[in-house]
Amino acid sequence: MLTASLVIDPAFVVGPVRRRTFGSFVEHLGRCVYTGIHDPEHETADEDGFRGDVLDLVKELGTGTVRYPGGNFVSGYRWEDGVGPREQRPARLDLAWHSTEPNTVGVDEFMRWARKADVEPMMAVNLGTRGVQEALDILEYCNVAGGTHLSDLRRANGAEEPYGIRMWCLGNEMDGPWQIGHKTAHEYGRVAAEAARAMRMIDPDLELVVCGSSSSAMPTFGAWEATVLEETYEHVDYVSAHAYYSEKDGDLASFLASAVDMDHFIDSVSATADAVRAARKLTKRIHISFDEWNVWYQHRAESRPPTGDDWPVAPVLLEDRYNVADAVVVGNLLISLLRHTDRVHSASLAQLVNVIAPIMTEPGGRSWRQTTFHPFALTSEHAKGEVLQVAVDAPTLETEKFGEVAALDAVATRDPETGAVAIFAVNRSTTESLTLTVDVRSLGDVRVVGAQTLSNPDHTWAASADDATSVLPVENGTAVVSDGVVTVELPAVSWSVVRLGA
Ligand SMILES: O=[N+]([O-])c1ccc(O[C@@H]2O[C@@H](CO)[C@H](O)[C@H]2O)cc1
Repeated sequence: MLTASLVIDPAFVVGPVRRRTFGSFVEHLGRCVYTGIHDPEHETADEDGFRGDVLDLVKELGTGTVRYPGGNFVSGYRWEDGVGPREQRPARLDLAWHSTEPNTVGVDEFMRWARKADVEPMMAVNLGTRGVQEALDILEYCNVAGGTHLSDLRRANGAEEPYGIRMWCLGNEMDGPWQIGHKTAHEYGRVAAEAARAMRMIDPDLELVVCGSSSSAMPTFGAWEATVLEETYEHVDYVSAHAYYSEKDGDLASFLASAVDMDHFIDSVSATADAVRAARKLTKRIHISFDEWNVWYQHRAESRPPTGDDWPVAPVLLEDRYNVADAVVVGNLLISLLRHTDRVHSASLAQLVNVIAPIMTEPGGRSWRQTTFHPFALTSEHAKGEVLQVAVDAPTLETEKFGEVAALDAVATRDPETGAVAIFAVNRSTTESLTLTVDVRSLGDVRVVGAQTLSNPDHTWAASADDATSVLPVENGTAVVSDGVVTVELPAVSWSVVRLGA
């Protein structure tokens, strides 16, 4: 049995809990759009062909922003193909995923869906095969009220009011050799700066995201951010970060410590941005848009796109099935994102439906929640107000990948209006349960309002269409408060939330 302790004090605030931290991602990839969010034949489909069951799950998940339309897809995308009368829209080769894109869903449909899902859209422009002009064109189509060719085209297509999309990604993963139109940091930095400068001529208040690295393991990581930010610093607000984790070679201990890597990644990108800031004698800070993060088993066969003459529409791609350990890691990655709320102002779980997703569907059939759905939904529901710094005293565990790591990771939030506190905690031990004590004396008189834990003796249990409910977060009856100290038992390989209130 391990023991660990935390101290919480409402005086030590990191920053606000941001709804944008709970963003997600809809890409034209596999079955995310077609038979995922859009399935006109489905019994719950609405007048636009959107699945009502999926919309309900998206709301339950508590998603803040949704990034669209890619991902690797956007680097070959012609947005004009996806607007106007459906029967006139061309089918195109999607080179990123070796698929056929029917263009049944485009920006207007996505915006209708986003409104129904009550999420903020975050749009990406194509800086792979395209450039400044096309970025300006889609911005004009989306955000200009009317009286110009493209804004009037939007109105003719049924959207009288401009969409007012605030956040725009300047391309996607342009550092990756797999990217269509892949560029060197200097080439990309230049085109991103010019696209940003021109886009701000239409709307100076846009929030612009420049591409950072596709992963911290990229050989150009660090140097890429430095060069790109040297070119773009004064024109952009965010640099993106992308990270995917998976259990490799049965090394569960390292996998459970994935958030150590995310912490380091965020600190490294922040340091690089601040170095450019200092060298350029600027005061503005660049924030991080962690706009792709998740567990992703990239080496599995279903992550490989089709090949040869086969260019299917909406093939099964990247349909990872997540187990309990994956969900614990997802919960821990959210703890890392919250802990960095002063720097990470936006984040997107990649992705939302079917493709490395918390929500799964059968074409025309059932939908269900993966294990990873639960820590996301509970964190989104209960993280309110401000993120608090927590002082952690925990034993360490030895991992092959990260050396010694703390057995416990945690963060706390507090709503200054209601006094409600939520403590999110992960026990990373693969074998031992952990007794956590939390010093909450500074909070005054509080009681445990609720405590939920996601764990299972078999951490490889995964949800399926037939059984998505055998393992769910359950009430953790061990949580008690006495003399200003909360005590709770956290099983091995578990994620928990403990809620305190008056
Ligand atoms: O590290 N890698 O090898 C790697 C490879 C591909 C990759 O693609 C990203 O992930 C895809 C799935 O979300 C998105 O379409 C794309 O932006 C992200 C990372």
